[in-house]
Amino acid sequence: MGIVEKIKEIEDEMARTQKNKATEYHLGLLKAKLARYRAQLLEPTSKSGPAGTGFDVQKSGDARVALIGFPSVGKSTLLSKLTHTASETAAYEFTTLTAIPGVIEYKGARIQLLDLPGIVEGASQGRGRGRQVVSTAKTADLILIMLDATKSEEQRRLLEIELDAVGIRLNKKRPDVVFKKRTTGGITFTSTVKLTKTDEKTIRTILAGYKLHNCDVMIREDITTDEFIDVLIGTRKYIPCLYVYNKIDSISLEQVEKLAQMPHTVVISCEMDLNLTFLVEKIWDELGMVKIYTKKRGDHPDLNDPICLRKGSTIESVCNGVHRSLAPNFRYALVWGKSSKFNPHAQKVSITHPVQDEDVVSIFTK
Ligand SMILES: Nc1nc2c(ncn2[C@@H]2O[C@H](COP(=O)(O)OP(=O)(O)OP(=O)(O)O)[C@@H](O)[C@H]2O)c(=O)[nH]1
Ligand SMILES: [K+]
Ligand SMILES: [Mg+2]
Repeated sequence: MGIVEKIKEIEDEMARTQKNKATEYHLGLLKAKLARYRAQLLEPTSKSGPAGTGFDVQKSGDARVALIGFPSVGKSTLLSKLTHTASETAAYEFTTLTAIPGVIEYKGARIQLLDLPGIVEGASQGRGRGRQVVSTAKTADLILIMLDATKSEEQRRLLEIELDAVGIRLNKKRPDVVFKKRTTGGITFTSTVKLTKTDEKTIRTILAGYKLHNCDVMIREDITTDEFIDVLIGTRKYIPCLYVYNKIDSISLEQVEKLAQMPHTVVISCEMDLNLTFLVEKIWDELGMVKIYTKKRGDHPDLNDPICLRKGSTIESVCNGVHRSLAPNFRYALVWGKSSKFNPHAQKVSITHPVQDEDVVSIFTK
C-alpha cells in the first residue's frame, strides 16, 4: 500500500471514530500517524525535482507574497480568508502538500498570495519538501512569516535561520558596497566610512580565500564581515518580511499587546476575523505599491483601471503595463501628479523618469 492510500485509510478511520473520552487516546495516535505519513509524502523523491528548486507556480498579478511557517499555524486558513481560493485546512500537521496560489484584490492591485506546506527545522538542508518551500520564498516580493501566537518565541528565530540558510535576508537593505572584478591590477580597497565591525585585513583575507586577487572594493557603509561575504556571493535576496502572529483569540490581551509592539509585526485571528483588513493594508505598505493612471490624448484619465507597480518604477514599467509594443516605440510621456516638476501641470519626460503614487501618464509613440 502506498503512503497516499495509508493516509486515506487513517483519515477514513478518523472520520468513522466518534470523538469522546474513550477514543481520545486512539484518535491522538491516528493523528500522529497521519502527520508522520504526510511528512513522508513531503520528502523529496526522484520524481519531485532537484533539491533547491521551488514549486512550479506561475507568477501572476502585480506582486507575490509567500506564506512561510511551521505546520498548522493557520496559513491555509488565512489564504481562504483573504482570497477566493480555498486551501484545505485541518487540525493535523502537513495538511498542505504543495503551493496553492490565491489572489488578494486591493486598491485595484492583484497580489498573489502563495500558501505553502509547513516547514520543519532543517528545511533548508533538504529535509522534506522544506527545501522547495524556502526556495519558493526566494521568488516572493514579500514574505509573511506566520506564527502561532500560543507557541514559544523560539519558532520565529528557527524560521529566520532556515530562510537565512538559503540566502534570504529579511528586512535588510543590500549593503552599500561597490565590488568589481578585474583581470589585472591587484586589489584596490577604499572605504568612505569608518569600519567598526570589520576591517581591511579581514576583507583582504576573505578575498584571498575566494581567490579574488584583482578587484575594486569600495565600502560606503559600516558593514559586518558577513555582509561583505553576501556581496561577494552576489546571489543574496533582500526581501521585506512581516511577522504575522495568528490565533490571538487563544492568548491574553497582555500577550497580544506585547507581540503587537514588535517591529514588522501584525497580530491576527483568522478564526475570529480579527485584524485581517489591517494585515492587507500592511501587506500593501510593505510591498511599496504605487498606482498609476493612464490617459489618452484628449480623454480623461482612466480611473477604473490603474496600473499597479512597485515603488521606484519608471515610465518604462508603465509602458510595459499597458502593452509590450509601447516601450520599443516610445517617444516621450507627459506626467501629471507628484512626480511632475510642474505639478499640478504636466511635465514632458523620458522613459527613465521615476513615477510616483497616483501619477497620471500619457505615452506618445513614434
Ligand atoms: N484558535 C485558532 N485556531 C485557528 C486559527 N486559524 C486557524 N486555526 C486552526 O489551526 C489549524 C490549522 O490550520 P491550517 O490553516 O490548516 O494551518 P496550516 O498552517 O495551513 O497547516 P499545514 O498546511 O498543515 O502546514 C486548523 O484547525 C484551524 O482551524 C485562529 O485564528 N485561531
Ligand atoms: K494543518
Ligand atoms: Mg496548510
